[in-house]
Amino acid sequence: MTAWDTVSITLMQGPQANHPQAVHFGAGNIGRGFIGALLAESGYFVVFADVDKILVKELNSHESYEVHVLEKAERTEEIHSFAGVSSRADEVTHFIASPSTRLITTAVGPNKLEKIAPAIAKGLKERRVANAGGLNVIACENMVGQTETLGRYVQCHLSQEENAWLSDSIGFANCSVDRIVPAPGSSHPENPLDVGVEGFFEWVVDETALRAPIDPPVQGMTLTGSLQAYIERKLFTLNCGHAITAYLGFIHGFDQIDQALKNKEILEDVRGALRESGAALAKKHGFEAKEHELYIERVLSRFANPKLHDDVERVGRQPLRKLAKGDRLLGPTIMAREYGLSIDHLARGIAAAFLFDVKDDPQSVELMEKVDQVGIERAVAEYTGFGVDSDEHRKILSAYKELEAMKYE
Ligand SMILES: NC(=O)c1ccc[n+]([C@@H]2O[C@H](COP(=O)([O-])OP(=O)(O)OC[C@H]3O[C@@H](n4cnc5c(N)ncnc54)[C@H](O)[C@@H]3O)[C@@H](O)[C@H]2O)c1
Ligand SMILES: O=P(O)(O)OC[C@@H](O)[C@@H](O)[C@H](O)[C@H](O)CO
Repeated sequence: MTAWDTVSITLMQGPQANHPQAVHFGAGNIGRGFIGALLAESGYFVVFADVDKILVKELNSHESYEVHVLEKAERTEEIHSFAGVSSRADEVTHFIASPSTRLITTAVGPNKLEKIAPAIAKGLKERRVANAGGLNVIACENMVGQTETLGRYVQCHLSQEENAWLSDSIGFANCSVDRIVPAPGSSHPENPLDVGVEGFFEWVVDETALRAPIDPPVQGMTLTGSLQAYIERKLFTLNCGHAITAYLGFIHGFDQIDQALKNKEILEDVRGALRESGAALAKKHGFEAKEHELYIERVLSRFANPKLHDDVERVGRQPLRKLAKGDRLLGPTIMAREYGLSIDHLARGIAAAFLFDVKDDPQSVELMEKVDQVGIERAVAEYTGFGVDSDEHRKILSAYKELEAMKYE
């Protein structure tokens, strides 16, 4: 018998038959510290599916883990009712096919959605044959349209007939997911599953895409018919400001986000970028100016939480993903340009991303190599799509030169 067999037997003895169950892909920071925790607290048995074998073993050898809420008045929540399973092995498809499973959620990273699609498709095929009923899939990744993207990957593995059933019975609902969950580091030696989180959380789901009731309801999940405004407000404010803090913080030699934000120049750049992005968001979604200003200040105070110890390298990770067209940097910049608004601080944030030189981040290595090979002018044009003669390109380049000089001072 292999270690994986042991895991599957433990799982078979886990939840009672018909106990509501959720299969969650990705038992990392947000998986354990937010989505899995909320599901378990709402009465679901949570099957965490992960590629990390050691993590899966830990999930099956602990009956509970702690979520430490890192605010002035700290508190701890104890999470029960979960197990771990390999996301690759056939056993995850068995759980997807089970009539007890009512939700599939993910928090694996946007670039891993394609990888988990075959297992989800196989599980859904089995579910259809078993006549186990409909369910909803909600991908909790920082990306606009993440669940629809996953849905398209899943469709590629199904026949025409299976896809017809899929569109009637399986909801692929986009969402906005917000809670800062730093990497745990070495602060929880007694149980490696323990995780530290900020108090704030928001999980907003597109109810128009659901194909089955969310039953039991998930405490803290908001259903909306106008998700686009929520997701763009979150990605183009919180994640935009977070990324710019990380990239400018890196240049100034800070390791952690709260430390970086204590630097007045960085704070003013980040606040400036968020006001530029906010002006564009207000034009597009009609946000009220004073209310949005409060949202920005709330976001900045969340970054400044000294108890989070959130690493600049985590927040800046995968800079090429963050430099993609619809993402947190170019998304608000292009939107601001469409309305003829200023982008000086956003351009500085984009420029700073081109100086994020982290050896164990493959996307950072690729970016640095590109700049070395073709020069910064062409690299900026290629990644941003702004032509070398454009005003946007000029602004990014001039900020880059200034920041580069600062980095090597
Ligand atoms: N941490 C946060 O503050 C936060 C907040 C909101 C949203 N998010 C989003 O949540 C997602 C996960 O972020 P995180 O911080 O939890 O990252 P993480 O690295 O802590 O967790 C990712 C987990 O996914 C697992 N994984 C990777 N590939 C997999 C695969 N093919 N199948 C199954 N599991 C796989 C990893 O082993 C890991 O356990 C990202 O899209 C991120 O943008 C994070
Ligand atoms: O997870 P990423 O890499 O998309 O972005 C890094 C952080 O900005 C992000 O994880 C935030 O902490 C999170 O989005 C807060 O809700």
